[in-house]
Amino acid sequence: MSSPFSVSREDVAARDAADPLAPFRDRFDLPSDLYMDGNSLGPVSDDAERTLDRVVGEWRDRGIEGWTDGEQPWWEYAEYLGERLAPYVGADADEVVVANSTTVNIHTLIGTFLDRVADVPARELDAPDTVEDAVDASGNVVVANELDFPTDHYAIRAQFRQRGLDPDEHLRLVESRDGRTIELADIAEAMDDDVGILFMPTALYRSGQLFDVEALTELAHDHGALAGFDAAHTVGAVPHEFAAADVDFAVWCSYKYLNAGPGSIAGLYVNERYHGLAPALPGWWGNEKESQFDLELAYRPAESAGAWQIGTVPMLSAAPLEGSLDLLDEAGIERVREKSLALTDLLATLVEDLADAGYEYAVGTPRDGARRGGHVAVEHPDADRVSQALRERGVVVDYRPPNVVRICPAPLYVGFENVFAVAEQLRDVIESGDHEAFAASEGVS
Ligand SMILES: Cc1ncc(COP(=O)(O)O)c(C=O)c1O
Ligand SMILES: Nc1c(O)cccc1C(=O)C[C@H](N)C(=O)O
Repeated sequence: MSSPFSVSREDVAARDAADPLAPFRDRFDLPSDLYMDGNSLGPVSDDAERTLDRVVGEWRDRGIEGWTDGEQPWWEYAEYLGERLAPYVGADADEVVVANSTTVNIHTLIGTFLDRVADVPARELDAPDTVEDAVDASGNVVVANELDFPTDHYAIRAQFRQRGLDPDEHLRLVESRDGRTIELADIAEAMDDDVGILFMPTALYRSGQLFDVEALTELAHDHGALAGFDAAHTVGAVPHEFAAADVDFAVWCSYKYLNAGPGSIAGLYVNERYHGLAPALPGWWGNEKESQFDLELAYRPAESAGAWQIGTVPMLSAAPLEGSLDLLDEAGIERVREKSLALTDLLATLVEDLADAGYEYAVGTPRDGARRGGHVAVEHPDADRVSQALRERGVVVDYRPPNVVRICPAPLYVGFENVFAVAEQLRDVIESGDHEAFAASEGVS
């Protein structure tokens, strides 16, 4: 069979040989040689295991003393990890903290800002704001988009309901023209004077379209609205400059490109001008550190992003992130992004070669690198069964309904030859008809 590909295996092998990030692959334990999960769950690294083991050891040897005497005292571990994450989102250390899950962080941040921008009865806050007139925006509408990951909408809708606002009226969804992407012009169209918050992903979970955070923030501000982002699909893969772009708030998870493990602690960013606002979901872990253990019934939120923490930092789901960040610091986010673009470009090219050769594959991700996150949506009419057949062959991918095989060549542990091998498998599954033996999938992937 002649090769349908415009690139040869020798070409890609040469690229691996010249790749400065190639050695990082050995720092990971990969469940499969072709671990291309896209990206729902990054794999474990030696570094993440090391810091997790260290904390478990501190728990064993020191017990409760770990709160103050841990190598990184657990007491301030969420702030410490916030400081470590700050360069990845382009923010000051006190604008970032790890806390909760992404969904919970959407609840508390959307709730906090809705209280200030929407026309709702003044809420009796458990603590007075210590910053006045910080929120220069108003409006009863949140603009999001119809291709969002659903949890974002569940949380926003619930926050509307809790304020007596009908979510069907107040959550405005920008529609997609092609089912894959969202156009800036259509977002601009939705930005009437009634919008208080524009809440967008930095990259769409299905197609991988990357948004221009700076342009969206400017758009929101020009319309008297705040700009918030769900950066779950980009932190650790794409560099961000949230403070320079004047983003108001953002959330993200650490189990995708940050490789901190299933359900690992999430991150949040709150622009420093809002430090001193009382959060919508208060808890004692968001109290200012100095008085937290006075255990007074009066709640005093920290004057930092730390205020949006709720309960005790979950040390065992935070500790792997420290090691992951050690590894990522070493690799360098600029090099990670550069290689990611090269890998996703190669994958898209090979998929287009297959399409040219008559296979029913299509690339559902923007080809312009500036509009592409870290994964590629490979579309196929039988994507569900093709994904299952790929997994059976050891190629770990995600299926995302209705027609996407989501493939993530993550630069820290995937090489150019790996991408070539995946493209060959995409071809071979169809050639063999292996996918036809599978039924429609059920459950998580
Ligand atoms: C954009 C986005 N936000 C949030 C989540 C999930 O949030 P949580 O970590 O709270 O389950 C996901 C996927 O897991 C996602 O893709
Ligand atoms: N986040 C996930 C999880 O905790 C378990 C299983 C799957 C997932 C996901 O990847 C959902 C997701 N955010 C997505 O991008 O499709």
